[in-house]
Amino acid sequence: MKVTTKLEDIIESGLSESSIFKRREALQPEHIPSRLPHREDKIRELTLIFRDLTTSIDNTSIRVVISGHMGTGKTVTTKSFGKAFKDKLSERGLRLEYVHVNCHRQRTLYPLVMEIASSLKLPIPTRGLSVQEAFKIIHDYLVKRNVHLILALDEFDYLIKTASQEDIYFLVRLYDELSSSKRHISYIFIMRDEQDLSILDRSIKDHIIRNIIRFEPYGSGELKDILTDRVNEAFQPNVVQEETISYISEIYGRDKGGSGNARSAIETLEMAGKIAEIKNSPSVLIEHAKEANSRINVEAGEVLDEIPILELHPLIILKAIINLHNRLKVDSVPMGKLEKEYADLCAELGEEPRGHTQLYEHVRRMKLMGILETQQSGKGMRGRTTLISLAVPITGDLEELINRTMRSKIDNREEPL
Ligand SMILES: Nc1ncnc2c1ncn2[C@@H]1O[C@H](COP(=O)(O)OP(=O)(O)OP(=O)(O)O)[C@@H](O)[C@H]1O
Repeated sequence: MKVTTKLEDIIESGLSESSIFKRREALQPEHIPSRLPHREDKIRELTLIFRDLTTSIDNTSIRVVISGHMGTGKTVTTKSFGKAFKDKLSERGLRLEYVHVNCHRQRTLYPLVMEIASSLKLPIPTRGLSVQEAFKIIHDYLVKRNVHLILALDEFDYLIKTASQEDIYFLVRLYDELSSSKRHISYIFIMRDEQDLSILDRSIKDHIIRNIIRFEPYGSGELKDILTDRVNEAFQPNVVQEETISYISEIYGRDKGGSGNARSAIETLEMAGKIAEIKNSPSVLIEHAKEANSRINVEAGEVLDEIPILELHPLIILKAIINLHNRLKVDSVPMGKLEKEYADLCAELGEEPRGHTQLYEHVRRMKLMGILETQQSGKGMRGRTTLISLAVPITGDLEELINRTMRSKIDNREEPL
């Protein structure tokens, strides 16, 4: 048997059609699959909420909030609904446009309004108009053509935190501002955490939260169905072993202590396929999924490595963030709340709390170490504040490691920092 393979042969086989992937694009985040296992009920819920459009398309304005953790299918479900609902209304002779904009990309109202106009293929001058005037042009266009617009504002949390209250107010109270008798625009607000709406004034909030649809993290059985569909779309037949799919589903399944994030599960599947391809394996095996998982979680692993070297007070700060996260179900916590929780924890542990400046310094250092992330709250929030979050997902392992390290530091009574 030949021990070495000629370089040309290796390159030739790498250039030939993949024996692992059939349509790798079907694993990309922007791909819209033809089925959405375990989100059919959400599509039904959206249809019922928007049903009134079939009877009064020119005088209805519906508002829905969709909330849920990362990778729970909020974007893909809303986009699929928008497209299919438009087609169904068109069969009934009704004109609907569905526009999906990401507020993370467009942090102020002006470029956002421009993006809406360009999605509608409506040319409007890019200079010299106020947001209100530009929006009025869009609205008049819709009225004139008797078209209803469903506007999906994805990552709406970012807009709340960065745009002014006045802009948000204008957007959601549009009909009062335009003094129009016709209503041609409905909204879907997509966000990770509906608690962020509490930043807004009551009058705006009440306008938004009439309908809330919550997307729960996926369980391992649900992820298995989602991954099986993707395997059929993206991989060559019989290449991905069933155990591999089960393995990935169990890493991420909420019932198994995972995040319930379908995006991470699909990414792991794709990475496992790439590893199998590099290793020239005819199938995607559990060992490939294991390697994929450790490559993807390398960041989380690095943070876990840093915890044991932290001093006691930074650890108490981390514990305070986790407590607030668990109690308030929020990803990032304001500095003021963190200080209070930290002081309470210190009292419980019989530790003297460090002062404000030192607390900031610990946060700053942990940010440099890649353990924490900080951002400024939006202009709308009364008095700007720093919002702090962990840079990696809060898992049972991380919590336990922090608790354990904290206890051992207390037992060994380190010198105060
Ligand atoms: N029920 C499902 N069936 C098929 N694919 C799904 C399903 N749910 C999520 N996905 C896929 O998982 C990935 C993440 O989904 P999506 O982007 O919709 O999540 P999200 O909730 O909007 O996340 P984020 O808050 O991070 O934006 C996408 O590739 C999407 O196609």
